[in-house]
Parts: sequence; C-alpha cells; structure tokens
Amino acid sequence: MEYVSTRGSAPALDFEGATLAGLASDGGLYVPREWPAFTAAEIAAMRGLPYPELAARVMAPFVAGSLADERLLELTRSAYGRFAHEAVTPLAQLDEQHWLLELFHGPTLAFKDVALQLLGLLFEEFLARAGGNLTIVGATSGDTGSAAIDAVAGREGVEVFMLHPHGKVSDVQRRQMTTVLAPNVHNIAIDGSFDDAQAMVKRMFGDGEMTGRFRLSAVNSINWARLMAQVVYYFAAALQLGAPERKVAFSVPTGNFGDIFAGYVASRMGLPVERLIVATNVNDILHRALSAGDYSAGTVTPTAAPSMDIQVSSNFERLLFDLGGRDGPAMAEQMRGFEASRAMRLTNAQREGAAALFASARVEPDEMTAAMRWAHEACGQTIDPHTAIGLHAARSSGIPAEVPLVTLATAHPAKFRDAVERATGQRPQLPARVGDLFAHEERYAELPGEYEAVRAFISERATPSA
Ligand SMILES: Cc1ncc(COP(=O)(O)O)c(C=O)c1O
Ligand SMILES: N[C@@H](CCOP(=O)(O)O)C(=O)O
Repeated sequence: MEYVSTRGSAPALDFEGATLAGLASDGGLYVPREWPAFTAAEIAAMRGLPYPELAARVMAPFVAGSLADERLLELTRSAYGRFAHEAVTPLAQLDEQHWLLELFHGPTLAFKDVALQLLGLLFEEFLARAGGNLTIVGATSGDTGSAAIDAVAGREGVEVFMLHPHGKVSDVQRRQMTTVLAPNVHNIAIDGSFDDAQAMVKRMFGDGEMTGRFRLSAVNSINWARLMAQVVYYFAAALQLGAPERKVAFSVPTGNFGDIFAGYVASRMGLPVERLIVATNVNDILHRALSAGDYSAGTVTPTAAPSMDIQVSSNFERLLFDLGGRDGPAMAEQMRGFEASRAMRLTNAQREGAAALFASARVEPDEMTAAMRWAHEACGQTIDPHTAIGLHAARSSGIPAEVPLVTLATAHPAKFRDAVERATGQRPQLPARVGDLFAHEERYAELPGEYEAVRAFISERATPSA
C-alpha cells in the first residue's frame, strides 16, 4: 500500500515510511492512495473473530508491503493483550435502539489506547529495521498524552515530548502523564490551548533545522497508523449488530476529527454505515462546517469535556481531500487560505459529499449533563462528559428506530470525576489498573505558548537521529 499527502507534493511512502514520518513534509496528512474494500461475503466471514484477529484482518491491506500477515497478528495480540475486557471494545445496550461502544478498557482509560498500544509496537518494529532514534512530538487535550506515554515509556530509541494546555485538562488526565517518570518522557504544560500546542507540533515538522537533527514522528491522529487502528472497532460493533446485512449508525464525540474519520474509512471499505453523527461541544467548528459550509476557527472555550476543546480539527483535511477529488494542489491552496485567515468555505463537492454520510450536532452543557443523568438513571450506565455529548446527539438525531445507533464511549467516567459527580451524584472510582495516581510525584515543565521556547526545550534534550 502506498500513502500520498493531502497536499500533493511530499513523496509517496509505504506504510512503514508513513508511520515513521507522522506528518508529510509538505504539511499535509498521509492517506492511502486508494481505499481497500471488502466484499459483503468477506465482511460476513469476520463475524465472531476475536478482536486481535479481526484487527489483523481489517488492517492487513493498509500494512501490505511493510508487515507480513502473521507478524501483524502477533502485534495485535500483544497490543490488545493489555486490555481489561476480553472483547477489547465491548458493546453495552442502553435501550431498543441505542448502544455504547466502550473504548476505555485499555491501560489509560480512553479510546486512544486502542491505537496507541499498537503504534508503540509499530515504532519499535520499524525502528529496529531503520536504526537510530525517534523523537515523538505530540499535543494533547488530555487523553492522547497519557496513552502515548504509556505506549512508549521506557522504550529504547524513542523519546516523547508531550505538550498539554496548562490547567485545561482534568487532574486525573494530567497525573496520568506527569507521574510517569521514565527518562524518555517529557511533559510540557504550555500557556495556551490544545490548538496552540497542535500548531507548534505541526510547525516543528516543517522546521528544517529540527527535522535535520532529529527524526521527528507523531502520535497524534495526524499519523495515519492511529486512524487505521481505530477503523477496526467500527467493524467490531457493526458485525455484532447485524452487518453486513444490516446498516448501523454511529455517533462520535468529536474534536480533531480522527475517530469519526476512522468511521468514514470503514464505510469506504464496504462496511454498511447508515450515518456518522459528528457530535461537538460548544467548540463547534465541525458542526458549522458540516451544516453551513463554514469552517472558521474561533477561540477555544474551556468546557467539562476538555478533550474536545478543539477548534482546528486536523483530520478534516483528510475528508476534504477525499471528497474534493483528491486534488493535492487544490487542497494545499485551500489549507493555505485557512492557515492565513483561520477561515474557509467548503466547496460544493465537499459539502454534498459530506452530507451523504455525515450529520452533525452542537451539544450544550445542560444537554450533556442531562444525557449523563439519563444514562445513569434510566439505563444504569455511568458515562463521561464526552460520551454524553455523543449520546445526546444520537438521541436527538431522528435516525429511524430500526437502525441500531452506536455512541462511541470514548473515555472512562473516572477520568472526569467532578463533572460526572455533578451530573449523577456519584463519584466514579478509578479502576485499580491505573494505580494510585495521587500518591505519586509529578514531573513537567511549564513553558510559555511560544514556538521558540518549546523548540529550545526539545532541541536541548532530544537525542539526534543518527
Ligand atoms: C475522551 C475523548 N472523546 C472524544 C475525543 C475526540 O476525538 P477526535 O479528536 O478523534 O475527534 C477525544 C480526543 O481526541 C477524547 O479524548
Ligand atoms: N482529544 C485529544 C486531542 C486530539 O488528539 P488526537 O491525538 O486524536 O489527534 C487528546 O485527548 O489529546
């Protein structure tokens, strides 16, 4: 499989190259040159497979040429062996139509583990072939950080520099990152928002002096391998609910557009998806883009669903590229306009293409709270604020009752104990597997939200690539 940049001028790479590169050198994002597709019979044959086997089956076309099928299966078995539920991503039924897809049974209690446990192993595999060191630079609004740190802490040849917005993640999220004292882990709290952190990360990939000295890579969903692993649980859920004979709809609490883009990929691969609902909080750029064609970034408003406090959704570029006829130079031009003015209009082709599969909703704080309360009181399920945003959007979507509607439960409620307690009156307990976060020392640097400061911090500490 070959990967091309959404902006058309970076060299095409194989899976190994795209994974190690993270971001394309022209500032674009790597996508497969074409979407592999399964027939209905091939999808039906996946029913009942254990998760690691399903994962290897779904991902095989994406890694072709870089990993043999047997090796991929060894890696998925190892990655998902650390999950606390045998099904890895089990479904829980709420009522006749609504289901939760529980994505928080990994080591750090959010959906990020599903991809990052695998990505850590892929880095190790490919680095053993390529030699040298890898410098991972990432941005987190709370969950990617801890999942990435868990996946690479202590690994030989890999260092991680993780930027989070100071004071804008939950205390559990912060401690999950900052209590990891492995020497290859560097946490940086910056003055600013997740968007500021993400912009700095992207800028570093275009900084010739940094890329000349260090082999930079990404753990955010700008790295294709992240999304590839997330495609699998759409198959897992739909197969349990009757696919390929029956269509399934998904509601996805959305920020950087990675998780829902994985659903789009699943549908391009032949999974019968009725609709993908993009559920945002008040940071609603994606809802405005999909409902009115207006992709314009405002300032980020902090909310009780902090992991979705994002205004610039990196993976939206992948969708626009695909829907706009895969025209790299045109995409580069559209993104240049956005980067200059922080605003752009979707083209008609992009709007119409998106409307065929996507719906969207902006969910207000009181609606989020009501959804947490409903799940708790009517269904006996404690859900986190992000999941509640997805659930509210699902329940108000108007999707016909005969279509199963799956809300992605993206985080464990204990990561956001205060918000959950306010809504339900009950304080969720952290599962024993995360240990006593509050008994451990924290280590992190505080830096101003300035590229030069972050760049200097990293270049003083990172190990050059050769
Ligand atoms: C708990 C949680 N829910 C939802 C999201 C949004 O996912 P995405 O950024 O892939 O749209 C995130 C962050 O990515 C998250 O951490
Ligand atoms: N919500 C994320 C931020 C976006 O991350 P991505 O790695 O999925 O691009 C977080 O919790 O860090």
